[in-house]
Amino acid sequence: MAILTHHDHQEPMVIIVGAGPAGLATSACLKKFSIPNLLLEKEDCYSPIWKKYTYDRVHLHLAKKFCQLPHIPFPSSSPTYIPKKEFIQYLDDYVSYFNITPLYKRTVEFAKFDESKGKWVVKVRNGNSGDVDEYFCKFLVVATGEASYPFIPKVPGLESFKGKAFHSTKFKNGDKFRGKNVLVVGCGNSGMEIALDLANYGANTSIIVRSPINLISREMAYLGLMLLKYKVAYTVVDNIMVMLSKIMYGDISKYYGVKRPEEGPFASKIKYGKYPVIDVGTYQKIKSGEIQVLPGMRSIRGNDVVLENGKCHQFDVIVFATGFKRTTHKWLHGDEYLLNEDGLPKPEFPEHWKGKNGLYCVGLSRRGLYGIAFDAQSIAIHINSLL
Ligand SMILES: Cc1cc2nc3c(=O)[nH]c(=O)nc-3n(C[C@H](O)[C@H](O)[C@H](O)COP(=O)(O)OP(=O)(O)OC[C@H]3O[C@@H](n4cnc5c(N)ncnc54)[C@H](O)[C@@H]3O)c2cc1C
Ligand SMILES: NC(=O)C1=CN([C@@H]2O[C@H](COP(=O)(O)OP(=O)(O)OC[C@H]3O[C@@H](n4cnc5c(N)ncnc54)[C@H](OP(=O)(O)O)[C@@H]3O)[C@@H](O)[C@H]2O)C=CC1
Ligand SMILES: O=C(O)C(=O)Cc1c[nH]c2ccccc12
Repeated sequence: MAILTHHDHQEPMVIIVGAGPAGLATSACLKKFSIPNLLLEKEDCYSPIWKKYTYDRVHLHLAKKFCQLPHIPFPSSSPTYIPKKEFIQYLDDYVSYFNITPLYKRTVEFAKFDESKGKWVVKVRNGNSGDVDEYFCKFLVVATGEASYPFIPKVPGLESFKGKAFHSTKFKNGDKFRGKNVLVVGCGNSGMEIALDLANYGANTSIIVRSPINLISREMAYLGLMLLKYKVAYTVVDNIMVMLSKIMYGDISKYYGVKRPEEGPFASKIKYGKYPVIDVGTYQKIKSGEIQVLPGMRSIRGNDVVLENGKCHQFDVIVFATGFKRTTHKWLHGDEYLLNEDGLPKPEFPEHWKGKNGLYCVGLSRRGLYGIAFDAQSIAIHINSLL
């Protein structure tokens, strides 16, 4: 049963919801100004996405200089594209350097600005006791991530599937799937790389590609981000990206069954929130036929998966690399300015991080870790200017 309890620590200056890289960076930036803040995390560790919910072979797909959190660079000895283990080590070092101590198993279930008090009321489920604790704060920072709630589409007949079906956050590596018929649904960065891993481990791998994709390499992403950094317009950058992509990958519709979208990689990201796919080897395996590309999925019956083209294939395993949703609208009330129904900022970059009544968001502008560093610093500077 929900019981309201009261503790001494219940009125920090700032509450940060979520202890992923965004929450950690914001806490560090506030600490630099000696502004007291409290981090609330629903899981039992910080940055669970990196510690618990990504596959083994993942590397940061952007070069390390675009992935640094504020105040602490990556060691010069580390590789340009940081492997998961090293990124976790970096986060561990970051947390101990700034002495960041989130409260774990704390799910924020309600937040609303109380006009009469001039403060935010935040209700938090304590996963240890089951109690709901009430907190008050002057400033509230939403750092719950673009990718915190795994999304699996409602496919007719999914419940009848005889094999194993799970979300990409549960995939570690292809070891268990050697010789199995595995279907990867979704061709974002997760789906593409999981398909590659499965093929490397000798699974009979298929991937569903249902809409146009912007395919780029790590080097192209690097070039693109450098040009953007030096204020080249993204339309120009996109033209360069598309030209290079055509040279490098040719007519992708031959292999992927889909065309390039009308927009280039950065326009797609801005307009539809769709990240470009950074190829790390999947393209070659698709080209060679080791990975089979299939169209959208219509329904499932037993082990049979029926596709949009009417054809039917049998699978032992389905990995849903179908992305994530946000659920901020379920707990954040009375905000009509900052976040939309999908939990993403309404104001355009670079105004996207600042709401009304002391509300902020960090890491929701579809700019990866680079965006997180920008938002966290902007928020800390702004809060400091108000004190
Ligand atoms: C596989 C993968 C690879 C990536 N690679 C890169 C890369 O190379 N470069 C790059 O720039 N970006 C990359 N990203 C983007 C990714 O967004 C960042 O790496 C980063 O994890 C985002 O940090 P975040 O803190 O915004 O979100 P998250 O890491 O998702 O953290 C949000 C936190 O909020 C918590 N939370 C959510 N709701 C509540 C609630 N109601 N109450 C309390 N806590 C809550 C969650 O449990 C979570 O810990 C990658 C993402 C993935 C999934
Ligand atoms: N190495 C790295 O650094 C990596 C980075 N990432 C990042 O993590 C974030 C999340 O990526 P990811 O997990 O790939 O999620 P995304 O949201 O990027 O991709 C989801 C994919 O699933 C497809 N999809 C959704 N529903 C269906 C359906 N019903 N049928 C068929 N396909 C469907 C989408 O296609 P459609 O467009 O048609 O809806 C899309 O291709 C991104 O920021 C990404 O860049 C992820 C993995 C690795
Ligand atoms: O800084 C930007 O505008 C970015 O888009 C950064 C970024 C995060 N994830 C990506 C994946 C592909 C290309 C760019 C990015």
